[in-house]
Amino acid sequence: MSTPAIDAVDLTVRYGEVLALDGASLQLNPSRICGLVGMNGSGKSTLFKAIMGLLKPEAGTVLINGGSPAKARKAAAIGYVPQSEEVDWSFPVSVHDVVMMGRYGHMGFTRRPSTTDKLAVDQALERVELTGYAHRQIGQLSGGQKKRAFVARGIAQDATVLLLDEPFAGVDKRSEATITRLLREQAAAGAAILISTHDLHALPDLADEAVLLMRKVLMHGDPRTVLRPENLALAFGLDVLVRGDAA
Ligand SMILES: Nc1ncnc2c1ncn2[C@@H]1O[C@H](COP(=O)(O)OP(=O)(O)OP(=O)(O)O)[C@@H](O)[C@H]1O
Repeated sequence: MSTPAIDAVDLTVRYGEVLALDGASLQLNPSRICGLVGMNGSGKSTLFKAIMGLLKPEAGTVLINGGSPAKARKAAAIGYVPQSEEVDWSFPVSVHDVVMMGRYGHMGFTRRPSTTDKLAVDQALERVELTGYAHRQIGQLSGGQKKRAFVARGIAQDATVLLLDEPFAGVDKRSEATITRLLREQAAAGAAILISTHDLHALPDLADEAVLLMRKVLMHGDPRTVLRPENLALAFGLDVLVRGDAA
């Protein structure tokens, strides 16, 4: 058996009185795309933060490629595409700067980009079709372009684990198709990719496996099985059967 890229075991996370994760376990192997599905407040973002080692769980362990999340972050092995609400879009950085941030872990203390760093950024911008927007301030892009810029950061970083928190929210069809194609290419090159999404219809085409989260992992398997109405009802209640999509 190969070492899982993500190996999270029995994670419990509390914010004061709020129990956000209650013994959640998730393993994901290299070259796999996994969709993370759960209602608002089910703990998806918390799980991402625990996997990245940005919050310390009350109980449980996380290994990334067999080592600690801190070690993986130091080695620039974890790429993260945050929810739009988590980003300060007024920050005075260009699209090029944002993508270059993906290379910081590969640079020395001086943070002076090498020819390799510059090439990686140019190639990533080209792959997300944002070359012509490289010098725009990041906030001056459309919703879909902003997401593509952050996906480019993960690509430039050459991360072996990519975490994307709702990358398709507020995104146009073209950006969605571009991002989906790029994620498939990154997975084919060996990356393990975990994507939280409310777009259940697109999931079977996007992901190799799916996880239903409700503070703990209720189910993990083939997306078509996990997304069966009777299983979704476990995570979302009966509403989802009527509306056909997740809130
Ligand atoms: N910093 C915080 N302080 C207190 N409670 C928090 C904090 N962050 C999250 N929570 C609570 O923890 C629970 C899980 O939140 P989390 O953001 O992980 O859910 P989510 O599944 O990502 O939700 P959404 O789909 O709305 O993004 C929620 O009840 C939320 O209100």
